[in-house]
Amino acid sequence: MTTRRRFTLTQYLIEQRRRFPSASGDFNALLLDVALACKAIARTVAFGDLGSMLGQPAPDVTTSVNVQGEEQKKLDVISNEYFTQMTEWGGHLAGMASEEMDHPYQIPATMQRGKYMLVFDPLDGSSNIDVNVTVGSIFSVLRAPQDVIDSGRDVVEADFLQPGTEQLAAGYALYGPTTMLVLTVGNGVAGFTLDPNLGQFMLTHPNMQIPEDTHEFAINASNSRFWEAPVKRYVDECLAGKTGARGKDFNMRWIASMVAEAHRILMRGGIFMYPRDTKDAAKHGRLRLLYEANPVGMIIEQAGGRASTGREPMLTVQPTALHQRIGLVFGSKNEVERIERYHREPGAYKDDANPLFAERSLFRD
Ligand SMILES: O=P(O)(O)OC[C@H]1O[C@](O)(COP(=O)(O)O)[C@@H](O)[C@@H]1O
Ligand SMILES: [Mg+2]
Ligand SMILES: [Mg+2]
Repeated sequence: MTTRRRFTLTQYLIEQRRRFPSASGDFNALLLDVALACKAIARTVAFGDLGSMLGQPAPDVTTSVNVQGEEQKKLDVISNEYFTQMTEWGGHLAGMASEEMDHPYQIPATMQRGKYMLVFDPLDGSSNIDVNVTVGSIFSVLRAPQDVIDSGRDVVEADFLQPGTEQLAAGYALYGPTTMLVLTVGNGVAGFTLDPNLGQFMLTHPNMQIPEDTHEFAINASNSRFWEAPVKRYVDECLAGKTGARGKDFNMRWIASMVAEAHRILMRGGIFMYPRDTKDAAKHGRLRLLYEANPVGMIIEQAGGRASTGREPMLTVQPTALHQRIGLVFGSKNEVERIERYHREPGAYKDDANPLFAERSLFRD
């Protein structure tokens, strides 16, 4: 009997490092620390309410409100702690930033500081915890500015304001029926499944690729009255199906965990939209640029898909704030390019005042 050779995450990272013979190993060590944090979160998530019976905190209890005015579940806070505690000690990081922390996190002075910065959403889709639906963690690795590396000074917000093109690695963990880690170090995308017996992430999805075309879209349709005309046009055409401009039927999905939607799209194609809208004039979208849109954007593009604001490629956006929100469209390349085209020609399908739209829109006010 022959056993099929399986790579662990560690072996995959060693293999990737061969491309950089002078690499110190810090980068790989950091990613393994992140993977350890994800395993710890996966275990806490899997215990669910049983955890509290066994003396652990109940994951669905709301504790406080974060900098963005959103309620923090206990599991948001616990996951944030797993990330900081399991990555701060290794000497690889100059600092961190997270959805759940108002300001950059400083590596304690008693610990060695390194050359990378970790940015993360410790638990994405946390409103789904109470209903036992897939959640995940999203992370991005940046290089610290040279003066931070040289001086070992505290990191400040401005150090993190790097466009997505500067990301050295990005990934997400998925806490669903199986626990998975999906990772790019800038050389394609690989997916690993957690073997609970070994406690190891095993390479199960090498070289993930997104089909260029799709008939599946994901958007929170309850926001339709706030959408801009190009998005209304796109969704309306999808809904019109075979009888409309697209000449084919579409299917719709909405999990309310962006990380789970990203995974579905990586596995079988599709398009996800949380576009800029007019719901709240103070917010240019729902999702966060540095720890949601950019890492997912890098993964999607490394898998042959496309990520965009609708107006410009996501990864070229110059961030202006740590917790900046942005309109996000990603997925199968041809569909994202179509939406970008609709943004360039808004006059072709104005808004609700446009008689054509008003007649055909299923989401009309
Ligand atoms: O369905 P809604 O309420 O529009 O929002 C869902 C979106 O909010 C998010 O859950 C935001 O992430 P957090 O749980 O990290 O705040 C996304 O994953 C998801 O796409
Ligand atoms: Mg999130
Ligand atoms: Mg979150």
